[in-house]
Amino acid sequence: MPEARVLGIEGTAWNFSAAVFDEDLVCLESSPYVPPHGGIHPREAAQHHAAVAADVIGKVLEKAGPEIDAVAFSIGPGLGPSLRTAATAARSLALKFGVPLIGVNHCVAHVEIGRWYTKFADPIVLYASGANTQVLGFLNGRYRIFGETLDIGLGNALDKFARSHDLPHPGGPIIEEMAKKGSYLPLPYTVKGMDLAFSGLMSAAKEATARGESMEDVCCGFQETAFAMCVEVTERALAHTGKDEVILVGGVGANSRLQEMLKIMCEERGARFMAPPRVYMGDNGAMIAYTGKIMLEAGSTIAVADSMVNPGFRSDQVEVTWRSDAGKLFAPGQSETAERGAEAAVDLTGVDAVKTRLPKGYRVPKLDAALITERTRAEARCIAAARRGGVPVPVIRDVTERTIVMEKLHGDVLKYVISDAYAYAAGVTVGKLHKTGIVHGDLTTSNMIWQNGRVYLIDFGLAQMADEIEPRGVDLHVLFQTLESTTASPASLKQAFCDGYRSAFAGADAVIEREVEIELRGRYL
Ligand SMILES: C[C@@H](O)[C@H](NC(=O)OP(=O)(O)OC[C@H]1O[C@@H](n2cnc3c(N)ncnc32)[C@H](O)[C@@H]1O)C(=O)O
Ligand SMILES: [Fe+2]
Repeated sequence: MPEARVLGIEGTAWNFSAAVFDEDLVCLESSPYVPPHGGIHPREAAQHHAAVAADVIGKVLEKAGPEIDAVAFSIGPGLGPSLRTAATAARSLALKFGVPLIGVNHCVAHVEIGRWYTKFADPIVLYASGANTQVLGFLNGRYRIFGETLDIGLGNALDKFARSHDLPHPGGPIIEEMAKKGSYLPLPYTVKGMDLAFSGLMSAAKEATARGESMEDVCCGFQETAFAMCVEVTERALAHTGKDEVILVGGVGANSRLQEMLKIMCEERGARFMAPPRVYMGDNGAMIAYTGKIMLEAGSTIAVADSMVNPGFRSDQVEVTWRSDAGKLFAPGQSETAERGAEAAVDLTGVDAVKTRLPKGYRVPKLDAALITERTRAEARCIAAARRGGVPVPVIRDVTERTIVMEKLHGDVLKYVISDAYAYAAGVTVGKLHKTGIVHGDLTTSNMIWQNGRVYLIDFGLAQMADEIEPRGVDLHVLFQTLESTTASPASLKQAFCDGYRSAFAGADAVIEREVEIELRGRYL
C-alpha cells in the first residue's frame, strides 16, 4: 500500500505555509507576514493569511497533484485570528476532497519534524520559538514539559529588545549577527529549578544600552546568558531522565551559537545532538503535514464539527497516539561510586561525599566561573543554615572554590522509590526548610534521599535565603512538575506532599495557593 499523502497547513502566527508529505516531503510553500513596523499584529497577520491562502495552497496542490488522503492544520497554540483563518481553509479543503481532517498541536509538530529529520527516537527536546520555550521529553504517552519559560518566549524577548532599538521584526536573526561582533557583557541569569524567565534579562539588556554599553556587546551578553540558561535546563532534563539524545527545534533554533552550545554540552556528557536544517526550524507547513501523516496512521482524526481552534493548547495536553514506546527514564549508566549530575560530579569513593562543580565548555569562561563560585558558596551557606534550622541535610566538612566535602548519605534517591509515604515525608522536610527561611531552587526527586525515616535534601546549588511566598511557590512548582513528568500518580503524591508540608509549616496554605497560580502563568496566552 502506498504511504498516505497529507496536506498540512500552518498559520499560527507569522507564516502562512502549506506542504504535502508522503514518505518524504513532496513540496512546501510559504508566505511570511512581515509587519510594516512594530511586532506581529494578530488581526493584520490573519488578514495576510487570508489574502495569500489560495495562492500558497494552490501552488502546493499544483506540484503535488490532487491525490490527498487527509488535510492537517495547526489547531493551536497561536494567535486566535490567524489560527481561525488557517482552520477555515483546512476545513473547506477536507470537505472538498472528502478526506479526514487532522488538528495538529503546533508545538508537538515542531518536535515531530525534528525527530523525523534527525531519526532520534527518544530525545530531550529544546523547543525555543517566539512564543514558547520548553524542554520536553516523552514519557508514557505524552510529551512532558520538564521546564519552560515562566514569562515570555525567548524569541519574543529577542524581538522585543530589537524593536526597542528600532530594528525590524524579527529581531532574533539581527541580534545573532550583532552578537558576533561583540564581547560578553554580564546580564542577569535566571534559572529556577528547571524553569526559565527572560523578561528580567530583556529589561536589563535595555538598561545596559541606555547607559551606553555597545549594542554588539549587549547582544552578545543577551545571547550568552539566555542560551546558557536554556542549555543548562536541557542538561538537567538529560541528567534527570537518563535520555541520551538532544534535538533543537523552533524558530530560535536557527541560531548557530545556540546550536554550538548545545553541541558542546552534549559532547561533554556523551549525548548525541542534532538540529534539523533551517527550513524545518521556524514555523512551516512541512511539520504540520508530517505530524498529520503520523496522526492519520494512528487514527487521530477529528470531525469538522469538533475542529475549533485552541489558542492555549499545551504540548503536554496532546495524547501521543502515534508512539508505541514508553519513553526512557532513569537509564542506568552511572556508576554507584560517582554520580554525574547536570552541574557537578560527586565522588562517593571515600568516607565523605566530594562534590565538585564542573566547568561547562558551552558557557563563556567569565559566566562559567561566576556561576561556579556563586553556586558553590550559596550551596555551602544554605546547607549550613538548613542544618541549624533542623532540616535533614548532610553535614558540611570543607568548602573550596568549586568543591564541597560533606557527609555521605546512604539512603534511596526518591525518584526511584517515590510513594505517598515518602512524598509526605518530603513535604515535612520542605516545610521545615521554608520555615527556616531557605528556598531550595531545584526541588526535584533526584535531590531527595530517604534515610533513617526522613527525607534528606541535597544539591543546594540554586538555593537562596528567602522568606517570600513567590520563591517558595516556585520551589513547589518545580517539584510538582517533576512528579507530573516522571510518575504515574502525581495527584496523590502532590496531595501527600502538601499534607506533610502543612504539618511542618504554618505558612503552607498561601504557598500552595501560589503554586497553582504559577502553574497557570506558565500557560500560553
Ligand atoms: C505558536 C507559534 O505561532 C509560535 N511560533 C513562532 O514563534 O514562530 P517560530 O518560527 O517557531 O519562531 C520565531 C522566532 O524565532 C526567532 N528567530 C529566527 N531566527 C533566529 C535566529 N537566527 N536567532 C535567534 N532567533 C531567531 C525570531 O526572532 C522569532 O522570535 C511558537 O512555536 O511558539
Ligand atoms: Fe512555532
